[in-house]
Amino acid sequence: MLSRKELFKDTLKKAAHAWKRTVELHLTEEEANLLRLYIDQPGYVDLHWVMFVPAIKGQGTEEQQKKWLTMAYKFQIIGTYAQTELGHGSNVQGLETTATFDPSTDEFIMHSPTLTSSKWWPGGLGKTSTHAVVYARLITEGKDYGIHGFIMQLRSLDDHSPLPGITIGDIGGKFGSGAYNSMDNGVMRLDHVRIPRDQMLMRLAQVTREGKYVHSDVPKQLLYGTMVYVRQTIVADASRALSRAVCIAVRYGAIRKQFGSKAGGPETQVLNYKTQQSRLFPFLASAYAFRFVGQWLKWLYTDVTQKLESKDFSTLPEAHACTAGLKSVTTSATADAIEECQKLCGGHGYLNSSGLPELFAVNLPACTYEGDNVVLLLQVARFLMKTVSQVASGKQPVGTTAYMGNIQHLMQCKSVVNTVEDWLNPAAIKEVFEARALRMAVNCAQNISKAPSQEEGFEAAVAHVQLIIVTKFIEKLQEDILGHGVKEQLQKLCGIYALHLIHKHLGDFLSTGCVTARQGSLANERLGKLYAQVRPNAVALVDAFDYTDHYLGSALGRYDGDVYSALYKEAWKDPLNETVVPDGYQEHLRPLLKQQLKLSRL
Ligand SMILES: CC/C=C\C/C=C\C/C=C\C/C=C\C/C=C\CCCC(=O)SCCNC(=O)CCNC(=O)[C@H](O)C(C)(C)COP(=O)(O)OP(=O)(O)OC[C@H]1O[C@@H](n2cnc3c(N)ncnc32)[C@H](O)[C@@H]1OP(=O)(O)O
Ligand SMILES: Cc1cc2nc3c(=O)[nH]c(=O)nc-3n(C[C@H](O)[C@H](O)[C@H](O)COP(=O)(O)OP(=O)(O)OC[C@H]3O[C@@H](n4cnc5c(N)ncnc54)[C@H](O)[C@@H]3O)c2cc1C
Repeated sequence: MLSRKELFKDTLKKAAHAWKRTVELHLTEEEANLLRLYIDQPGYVDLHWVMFVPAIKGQGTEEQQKKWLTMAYKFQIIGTYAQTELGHGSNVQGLETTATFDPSTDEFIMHSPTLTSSKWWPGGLGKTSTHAVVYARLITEGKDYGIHGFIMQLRSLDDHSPLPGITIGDIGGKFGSGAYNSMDNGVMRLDHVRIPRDQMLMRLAQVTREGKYVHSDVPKQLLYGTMVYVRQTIVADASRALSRAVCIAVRYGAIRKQFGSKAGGPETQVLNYKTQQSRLFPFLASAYAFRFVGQWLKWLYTDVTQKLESKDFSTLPEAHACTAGLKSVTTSATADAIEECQKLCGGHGYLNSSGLPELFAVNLPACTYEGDNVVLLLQVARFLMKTVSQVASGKQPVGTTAYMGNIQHLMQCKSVVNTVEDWLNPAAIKEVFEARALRMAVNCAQNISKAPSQEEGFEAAVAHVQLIIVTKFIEKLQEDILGHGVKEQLQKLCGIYALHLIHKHLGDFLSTGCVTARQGSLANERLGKLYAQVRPNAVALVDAFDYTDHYLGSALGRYDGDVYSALYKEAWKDPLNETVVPDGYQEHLRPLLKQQLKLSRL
């Protein structure tokens, strides 16, 4: 087991190799990110590519982009995104680091005024990054203009030592063995560090040579644009991580046999047990659902970014709500699913050689980084409340809230489901999800004046986001899908995804009158039939993810199914097995055993 320092050095070697190849091969950002995934290490390239570069692209002027991105693309500098502080993470407007303009020298003085203003968490800050985009309170002419981004050099490009006034280090070990422990999330304190005025990212606002603050004609929320970008990438990553865990658990479930042998015959595959299917197949369906909604979200983000280029800011609120909501719902579901997949694999799911503990450790933080999932869903709730009030005043909603325009029908409609088969009708499913989401949002809006409940808002936001995921799955199935029988399998998975949500959130659907108890039990009956129908193709549906054994990194999820030999072989690789008599026997065990043996002979 590598020590943290060895793990860090090993990852730094991999990352430096990846960066070198990125430059030599002139990889695009997309290709560099794929390389990142191949390395599959929470590593330095993430923050450089995923946040430092996008922050400069989104908040820097053309001139600043030209200057800094040229160096960043060539890895002449390595950047991170330094926003979170010891005392504030979710509340960005509460950040305390200051950037005070000094007109006498045309500089900003960057300072950490309190302990809680220490920058804390930025990936790569601790030991690797030479530069950072630092978020700080801009103060000029004695007035505090709130949070803005500044490019700062942190370390010498000659010997990597921290620059004067900068105290910098790693925040210490984190959850899990490999995972984030290979990443140097850092702490940084600034003691009146001076930077040139032109290192304030000036696309959204400027400070003139005289110190006058000038706000551009773009929404101040563009300051948050980098986070919107990363949130949409995280949805795709969640679907990837979930599909890896499901691939391992389904393949292992097909190999593992326990009980059920008749007259000495073979035992039963655990994947044939109904309890195993009802726990695992919703995750299989979710893996496909999150992949499809992730593809749509990438399109939405690209569309919004193009609109921003032509100063059309109309879809910015929708982009924020969708990226925040989908990041929250998919990462929470993925973390829960990976943990359940460990349990679905029994004891072997807890072995590092299963690949599942590492997968869990790397992806659990996604529920927190890039925005705490609860805080983000409350942002969606805020967006929904605004939309409900706009509908009430006659404004037609568009995009993912367009369904709210059908308020007359959706507030009183009854589900058309009368038979088990009716639950196969996508239109019936979509209407039930629209009615639930709308009624929960309206109930929340009506109660908000009486007693604002975060809980109600949170649940209405979940209902809205789940509607988006179900809708995008249904829309995907309206496209031409290649492969004999593939569309039919995906239709079953779409049914499983939607009906398992009805089962899980039946209280919502009943309390809002969207379904009756009988319709709810018909949904459960339909779900059980779908599990049985998917079982024969379950292994094919995970093979379709096309993961190599290397990428999957699991003795349980091997393509050839040779699980027991792989487990046995992996066990002997453990350093503890380098000697048959363990270190410590002579000092600790032998004296005890000898002493006790002697006593027993007295
Ligand atoms: C390393 C990993 C390796 C392998 C794992 C696999 C995959 C990983 C893949 C990719 C990821 C790579 C690396 C990730 C790893 C680590 C990186 C993590 C980096 C970070 O965590 S960076 C810091 C993230 N921090 C946050 O997200 C902070 C969250 N808080 C906020 O966003 C805000 O504080 C707020 C939105 C909660 C509140 O904002 P506010 O105080 O301004 O207040 P309001 O609520 O009043 O909003 C005002 C107004 O603005 C609108 N708004 C808010 N946000 C946005 C936005 N982003 N875009 C557009 N509009 C926004 C809001 O709706 C209000 O509008 P209204 O009209 O007035 O209602
Ligand atoms: C692995 C990892 C990598 C990271 N990398 C970076 C990075 O590179 N750069 C960077 O800047 N940051 C980074 N972060 C920090 C991350 O962005 C923050 O941790 C995140 O934004 C959450 O903020 P917080 O930690 O202050 O939590 P808090 O906001 O303090 O949340 C704590 C609890 O309070 C609840 N809560 C907070 N506000 C509310 C509210 N209004 N209503 C209801 N409940 C509320 C939350 O739901 C949560 O349960 C990283 C974090 C991790 C774990």
